[in-house]
Amino acid sequence: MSGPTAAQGDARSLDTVGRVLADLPPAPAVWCWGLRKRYRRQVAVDGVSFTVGRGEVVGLLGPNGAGKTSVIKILLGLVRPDAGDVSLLGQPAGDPRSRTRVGYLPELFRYQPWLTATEVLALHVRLSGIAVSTEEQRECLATVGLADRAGDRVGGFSKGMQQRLGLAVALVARPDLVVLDEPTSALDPIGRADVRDLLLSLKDRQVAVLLNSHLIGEVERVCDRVVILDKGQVAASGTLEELLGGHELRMRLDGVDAQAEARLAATGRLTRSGNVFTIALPADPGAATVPDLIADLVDLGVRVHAVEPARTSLEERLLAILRARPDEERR
Ligand SMILES: Nc1ncnc2c1ncn2[C@@H]1O[C@H](COP(=O)(O)OP(=O)(O)OP(=O)(O)O)[C@@H](O)[C@H]1O
Repeated sequence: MSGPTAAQGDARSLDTVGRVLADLPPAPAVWCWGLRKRYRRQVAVDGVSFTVGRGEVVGLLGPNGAGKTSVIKILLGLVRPDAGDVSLLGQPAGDPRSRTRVGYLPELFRYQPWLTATEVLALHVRLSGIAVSTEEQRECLATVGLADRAGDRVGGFSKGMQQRLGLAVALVARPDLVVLDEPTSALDPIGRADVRDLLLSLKDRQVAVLLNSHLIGEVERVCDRVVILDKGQVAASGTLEELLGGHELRMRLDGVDAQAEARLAATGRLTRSGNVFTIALPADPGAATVPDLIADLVDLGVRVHAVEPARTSLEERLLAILRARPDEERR
């Protein structure tokens, strides 16, 4: 019996390569490495590298002028970096194949004032080249709270309403990655809460999000991971758990004698301020740790007035990271 011909062998190996590639996890939504950008004498981005996984929500934080918008513009192919590489959804930045799958809300948004909200959205659907039914477009306007103003000209919109329209533009073509540069800067508290819900629904649908926001509480509530930029560099990055550390337990107690204090200290690192005792809980405290502790304290005659979970806020951590950076690391 004769073996496979060379052509059959080649076809089989191509088949195997195809299967191996199909089994590989998809490329990250954002991958960037060694990004640098200088505007005349001003270094805006100084060696920035990070990734956003598929379906991951990543917050980009940092003080004014840290380089957040510059990084976003480089990622989207709107600014040419002096050095570094970018790939979006597995394609080089600026490649039309990835652009159609990316939604973007710029920091400074302005839409054609003579068009209605419906017309602006339809225009962006046409530009995206993705088929989105009129019904879906209408739903998208409703999602951002503009159902009642769909037929009104954008020229008469408030800033917050224009920002809502910008969100609709970013979301309408069913993107796999959404980049939002300060999406709530013009929104009232209800609008901010709406955006928070919107981000959570994107997360449920496995849409990756890169979110630049000064509203740290917002970032803390919705983001899986955070990248902190300072003076054009990544000052810190990680999951909230990694950046904020473990959980703490704060208790207001009376009648704590030496024995009770030893019991408290046996649970985790103990600090005391008057009658407020704070314990840094171990990384993975068992479900019984806190109830057992309280039961033992009561047995020891301690009066327990309050027990509440506590954790360093992202805002406190961000300030600590930025203040701890030595000047030589800052350009
Ligand atoms: N087109 C430009 N020409 C000159 N300098 C620029 C330009 N764009 C940004 N810069 C400078 O680059 C640095 C980073 O700016 P960038 O807008 O990226 O910061 P940011 O972190 O987004 O700030 P903010 O939080 O205030 O929006 C700043 O010093 C800024 O002045």
